[in-house]
Formats: sequence, C-alpha cells, structure tokens
Amino acid sequence: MERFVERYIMSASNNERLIQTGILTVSDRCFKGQAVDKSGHNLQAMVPNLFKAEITATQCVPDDINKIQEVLLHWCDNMKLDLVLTTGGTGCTPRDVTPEATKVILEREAPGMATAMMIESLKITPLAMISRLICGIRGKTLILNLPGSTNGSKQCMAFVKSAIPHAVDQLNADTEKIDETHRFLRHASCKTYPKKKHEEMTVTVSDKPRQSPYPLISVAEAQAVVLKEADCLQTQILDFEEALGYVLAEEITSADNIPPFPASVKDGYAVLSSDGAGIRKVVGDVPAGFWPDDLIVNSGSCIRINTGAAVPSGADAVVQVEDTELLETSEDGQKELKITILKPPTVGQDIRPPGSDVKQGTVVLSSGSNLGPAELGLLATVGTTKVSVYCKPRIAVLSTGNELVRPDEFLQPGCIRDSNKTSLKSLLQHRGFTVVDAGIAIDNHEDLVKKFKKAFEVADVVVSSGGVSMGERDILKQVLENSFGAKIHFGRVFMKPGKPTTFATLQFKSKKKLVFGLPGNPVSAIVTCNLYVLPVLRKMMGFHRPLNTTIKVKLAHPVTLDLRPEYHCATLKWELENPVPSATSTGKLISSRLLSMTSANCLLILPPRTNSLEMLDKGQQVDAVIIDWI
Ligand SMILES: Nc1nc2c(c(=O)[nH]1)N[C@H]1C(S)=C(S)[C@@H](COP(=O)(O)OP(=O)(O)OC[C@H]3O[C@@H](n4cnc5c(N)ncnc54)[C@H](O)[C@@H]3O)O[C@H]1N2
Ligand code: MOO
Ligand SMILES: [Mg+2]
Repeated sequence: MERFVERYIMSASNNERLIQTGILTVSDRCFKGQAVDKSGHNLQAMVPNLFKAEITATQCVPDDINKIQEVLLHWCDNMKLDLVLTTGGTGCTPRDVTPEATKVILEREAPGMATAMMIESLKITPLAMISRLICGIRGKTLILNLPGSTNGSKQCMAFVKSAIPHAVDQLNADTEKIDETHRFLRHASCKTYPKKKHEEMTVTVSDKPRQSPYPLISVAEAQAVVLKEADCLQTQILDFEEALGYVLAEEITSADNIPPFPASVKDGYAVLSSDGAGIRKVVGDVPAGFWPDDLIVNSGSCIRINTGAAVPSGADAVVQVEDTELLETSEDGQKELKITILKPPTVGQDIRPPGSDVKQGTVVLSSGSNLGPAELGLLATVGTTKVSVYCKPRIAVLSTGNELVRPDEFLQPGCIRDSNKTSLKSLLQHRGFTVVDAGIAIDNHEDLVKKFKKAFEVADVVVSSGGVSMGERDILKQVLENSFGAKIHFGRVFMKPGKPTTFATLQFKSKKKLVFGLPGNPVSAIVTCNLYVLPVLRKMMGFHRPLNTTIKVKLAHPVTLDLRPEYHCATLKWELENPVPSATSTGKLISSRLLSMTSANCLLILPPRTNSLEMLDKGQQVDAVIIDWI
C-alpha cells in the first residue's frame, strides 16, 4: 500500500478508543529462558506508537497447542481484549503450532490481513511463503498471528496497522465511527483519485512570452486605476438594525427635540435658583419616565428628581444631592420633609433644555455616513427605523492551481492545501462582506472559464488568486481576455509582495464585473487584497474615503530594504509615553510563508533600496497602512 494512502486511512479511522492489546510470545526457548523474548518486547514498545493502544496483557508460553489456547481463551473471553497479537510458532518446524491453536478457537477468519502480511512480506523475502500465520476473530477480539522474528513481526504489524482501528470499531459495532470513517474515505477517494494529470494542459511553454508585456506600475497608480473603475452601487432600504457597516444613502433629520423636555442632568433637587442657598421644603419627587403634570416648584420648596427625569414647572435649576443636607424626615423615616441647599444654584444649572442634544429638524446623519454603533444609536434616538443605504458588492473568491486541494482533503503528493480561499474569504467577511466560494479551478482554459462564469453569475467582484505570473500555466489574463473580452488594466505592480497583481474589468450579461487576479503566494494575496480589493469594495458601497487608513509609525528595530517598495508586515504597539506607535516586523517577508504575517496589524511602506539607502534605522518614522485593529 502506498504510504500516503495508509497514513490517510489511519487518520480517517482516527481511533479514539484505547485498543486493549495482549501480546503472546510463543517460543519454547524463550519460555525456558534460553533466549530473550525480543519480538514480544519490541511489539510492546511498538504497538502504542502505531495507534492508540494499551498493552493490557503479555505472556510467554511454549509451543504447545493447549497452553496457547488457554491464554487466548482467557484473553478473549474473560479479559475481553480488543486485539491479541501472537509472535512465534508460525513456521514449518514440527513444533510450530500457533496457527493450529489459533484456528480452533477462532469463530471467524480474517484472511485479508494474513494475505496483506504475506503479499508485503514476499516483497522483502521469498522465505515469507513458508509462514503459515492466520488472522481471525473470537467474540470481539481480533487475533493476529505474527512471525517470531523481531523484524518479521515488526514488518507484518506495520503492513496491517492501518486497518486495525477500523476493524476494532467494526467488532464493537461502533456504527457512528464506522460511518464516519467510510464517509471520510469515500470523500477522499472521489475527490483525490485519480491523481491530477498534466496532460490536461493545453498551453505550451513556447506560447508564453519570455518577458511580461505588462508595464510595472506604481502602487499609487494601481490604486487610482482600481478606484476609477469602481462605481457606487444602487441603494436599498434596510431596517436600521440590519444596517450596521452600511453607508447611508440619505440625509436623516430629527423629527423631535432631544431631549423632548427639560431634563435633569443630576440626581438631586429641582429648585428655584432665586431662592439661593438655605432651607427647602421637599414637596414631591420625579423619577425618570414620569411626567410631573401636577407638581410645581414654588419659592421655598423643592422636588426630588432623578437624572433624565423631566424638570417640573417652576424650577429653573437642579442641585445635586451631594450639595445638600437632610434636615427632617417623616416619622417613619421614609419621606424627606426638609433639606438644606449648601451652595447657591445658578439659573439653568444641571438642566438640559429641550433640543439641547438635537434640535428638531436638524440633520443628524448626512448621506455617506458609515453606520456604526453611534450612528445606529442616533437612528434609534430619532426614531428612524428604515434607512436607505448603498448595497454592498457581491464577491466571489476563486482559487486557481493544479496543486491545490481543499484543507479537508487528502494531500496528494505534489499538492498543497488551498489557504488563500480561507484567508481572502475571512478577510472580506471580517470587513462585513458576504462572500461566495467559487471553488478551485485547475490551470486550464476550460475549467477557468467554467469557474469564472459561475462566479460572474453571482458576484460583482471576483477575487481570484494564482496564475498571474510568468509560468506557462499562468493563463488567467489570457482566459479573461479571450473568453470574456476583459480589459486588463494592469498586470504588474512595482511592489513586494504582489508584483504580478492583475486587475481587469469586463461585461457579463450586460453587467460590469471587476476581477482581481491576486498572486498565488499566500502573503501576497492577503497584502494585495488589503491594498486594492478592500478600497474598491468600500467605494462600491458608498465610502467617500475608501483607501486604508495610513499613519506614521516608528521602527522598533532596523530594517533592510528590498529592491522593490515593500509592504512589510508589522505589529503596532501604542505606548502611553510615545505619541507615535512603534512597529515591530513580524519577520522577513517571504511571500509564501504565512507565518511571516501572523499577528500583523499594519503594513510598513518601505522605500526601495538604493545605493545610498540600504536600510532604515531603529526609531526612524515610516508610513504604515493599518490592516487590523488588534
Ligand atoms: N519567472 C518569473 N516567475 C515568477 C515571477 C516573475 O516575475 N517571473 N513572480 C513571482 C512572484 S513575485 C509571485 S507573487 C508569484 C505569483 O505567482 P502566480 O500568481 O502565478 O501564482 P501561482 O504560480 O499559481 O502560485 C504561486 C505560489 O503560490 C501558491 N499558491 C497558489 N494558490 C494558492 C492557494 N490558493 N493557497 C496556497 N498557496 C497557493 C502556489 O502553490 C505557488 O507556490 O510568481 C513568482 N514567479
Ligand atoms: O511579489 Mo511576489 O508577491 O513577491 O511574492
Ligand atoms: Mg505562477
């Protein structure tokens, strides 16, 4: 069996059960102490490393049918072990009787495992053919005869190890686990076989120009081009609570004064300021939410009031409770009767007049506002529960490459798992966009056309990765041009990472589609998605300033410059004493190595290396594009 298939089956059955195992050495010489039981000891050490197993019983018996059977019966019927391995007594000498002893107690044979051992052993030595080992089942115990030699038993065990956890699951009728393993394997066999073939390719090496025909443009130029092509989408009406993250497409005015009544700013007493400091009679109290219709504050009196409650008529000031003293209460102590105002109040003190927060008729949100928590709260305050917002673009993410398998698929030789789909999808979802998975396209014209067509059916913007550089299988630009009549606006940008970043527009069923052909390297894909895709999406959904926020940062250590302007991943730290945050690189930028990007929350914009400027010193200031607030 090919090693990778074997590994796969092992991981598919992923035994959770601790397989209770007995190891029985059958040897006259070992039994008499004339030889060391190397094979038995080796199996004891080896088996728990093959799958989750516990060596529950070990024993050494002479080559004697009765003795062998006695142990096997005890281990199967009384101890109810999952697996019994015998080593020794499987050859052709007159004393070799392990298969005979085993056969008698077996209820069912399992010849496949013995055959597997035989087939594989024959590849090592023709002498394997004289081995007579048998395998089978008694009750819920799987019994395997193994050869007596250390090497032979070790090899035979290795040949059958991948099937053992699943066999034990079956013996225990663990249907859930069995089904799970079958599903896993079925999925793997239909998704991963046959191996990918290169003959699917139609492009020949000589078709491809040896120099890229696309000029190297600057990042600023590329950003200007993509933003120019991005049009603001139409509007829709949403319930205000679903509008988080959308951009408002209308002006919102307040129909009411906020607060609608003179409201107390403090917990205290509503008073007449002209009374000054001194004694007041407490004539009532106004909690928040109560309308003090029949309460009036006259000279010499006051009313207890809560923060946010309507100030009763007559009162023109509120005195906070801290600036008063209690003079007299009712007999039961429940009611305040008299207080002293300690400081003379001023007119209007601690009262919010009607409309002081928002005047009736004022514009509280202008068109183009980004609806965040405060804005949604404002909508609630003014009672606007339906709002007109710009639609968000529909996005499809497509991975391209013959070498790609899904993360849950078996990794065939020569393949890698598709990580860009996950990174790009989650980056966009994290920014509030809905993303459709357009799958993985292999690098041929037909499949790319098929997958792009599907993506264009459902999306305004397609973000693909891979297939945009100089390889003969990098045919994304040709496919877009030849099959969709796309205009390639640019195919290379002077930057690191992300040099082959490609941007195209086309008409599909009379609708404009934008295509970002991001480079396949995982770091390049994420960096370019931040720099080009996100600004475009923001513009389409109505942002007035769609580019990423850029700030000044201080380098926490020296950095070496690259020949290309570099967007270098770094982590920002804001320290109290420093007005400018410090930036620590997440490591040498290697565009294939996602580890050089983990925990980055900004991209340092580093200038290209020149003879006079090869590195930047610690403490030097550079611009940094914010990519996450963490
Ligand atoms: N002769 C030249 N070769 C290359 C150049 C060049 O200028 N001349 N540019 C290099 C640069 S820079 C980059 S970046 C890459 C970009 O390559 P492609 O966009 O054509 O992408 P692929 O060749 O398909 O893949 C490159 C690399 O990325 C891996 N990959 C692709 N997709 C995924 C995915 N979804 N998840 C994880 N990894 C992925 C792929 O296996 C390759 O290792 O070209 C250089 N070559
Ligand atoms: O520009 Mo490539 O994106 O270096 O890796
Ligand atoms: Mg390539």
